[in-house]
Amino acid sequence: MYKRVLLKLSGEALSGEGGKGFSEKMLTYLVNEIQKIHSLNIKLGIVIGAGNIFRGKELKDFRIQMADQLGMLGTVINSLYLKNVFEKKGIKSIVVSPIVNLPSVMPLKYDFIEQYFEAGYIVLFGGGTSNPLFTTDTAAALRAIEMNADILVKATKVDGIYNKDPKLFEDAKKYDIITYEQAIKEQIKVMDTEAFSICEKNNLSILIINFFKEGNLLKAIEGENIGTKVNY
Ligand SMILES: Nc1ncnc2c1ncn2[C@@H]1O[C@H](COP(=O)(O)OP(=O)(O)O)[C@@H](O)[C@H]1O
Ligand SMILES: O=c1ccn([C@@H]2O[C@H](COP(=O)(O)OP(=O)(O)O)[C@@H](O)[C@H]2O)c(=O)[nH]1
Repeated sequence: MYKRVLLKLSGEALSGEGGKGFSEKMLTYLVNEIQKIHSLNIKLGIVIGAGNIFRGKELKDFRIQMADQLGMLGTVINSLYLKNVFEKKGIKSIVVSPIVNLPSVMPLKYDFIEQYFEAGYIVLFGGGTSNPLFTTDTAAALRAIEMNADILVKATKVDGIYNKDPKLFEDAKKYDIITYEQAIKEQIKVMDTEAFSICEKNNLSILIINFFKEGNLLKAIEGENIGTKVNY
């Protein structure tokens, strides 16, 4: 079983696949899935995207660096939203972000993060990498290394990595395991090359799993190979 986990969730985990905003049904589902792993006493960090609010590249009339700042703020909104949802269910969490100064947002300080974990908090890392032109996949890779995670779990809307996009090609074939070298060479689009590269350099594996299948997150943390594992 993995003991220190960085979980990357798409903003769509809050809205439902392809949706915008926040869905009560999805939030209930999400909290139930998190509760299952939180009860295992693992150290859990979460990076959440903002696809349910803004993705920079969706704002066509904006300069990309402006649009991306809205996206990054969206990840802080989602982190705070999630903190509130967790709180109502008795799950302790703390929002950490280098990009905003708000009463409920802590600055990113490595020493404090360890203390939050020791005190049983889930750490919600908001604000992405704090730079435009990146995505939350890359932020997840950075935070995973920084928190010394033993796995990065990307919980998304496909059940792993295929030889081509399974949403576009019916005959796509799934990999159970793939190396970073192969994923980068084949230009696999399920995750940014930057994220793959950071994890490869720092000897951290990634698990790609389908978030929308009940029980998957728990199975992944328990070490079951239900998606695709990207190995260094
Ligand atoms: N080779 C591939 N294997 C799996 N998924 C792929 C592949 N190429 C493209 N995709 C697409 O990547 C998408 C997941 O990535 P992304 O949209 O960045 O997810 P998220 O919003 O969860 O970060 C899926 O919708 C899938 O259609
Ligand atoms: O380091 C980062 C992380 C995110 N973003 C912006 O925030 C948006 C939301 O993140 P992402 O697209 O990764 O969200 P997801 O698809 O996972 O919901 C991105 O599209 C970017 O516009 C950014 O500029 N820098």
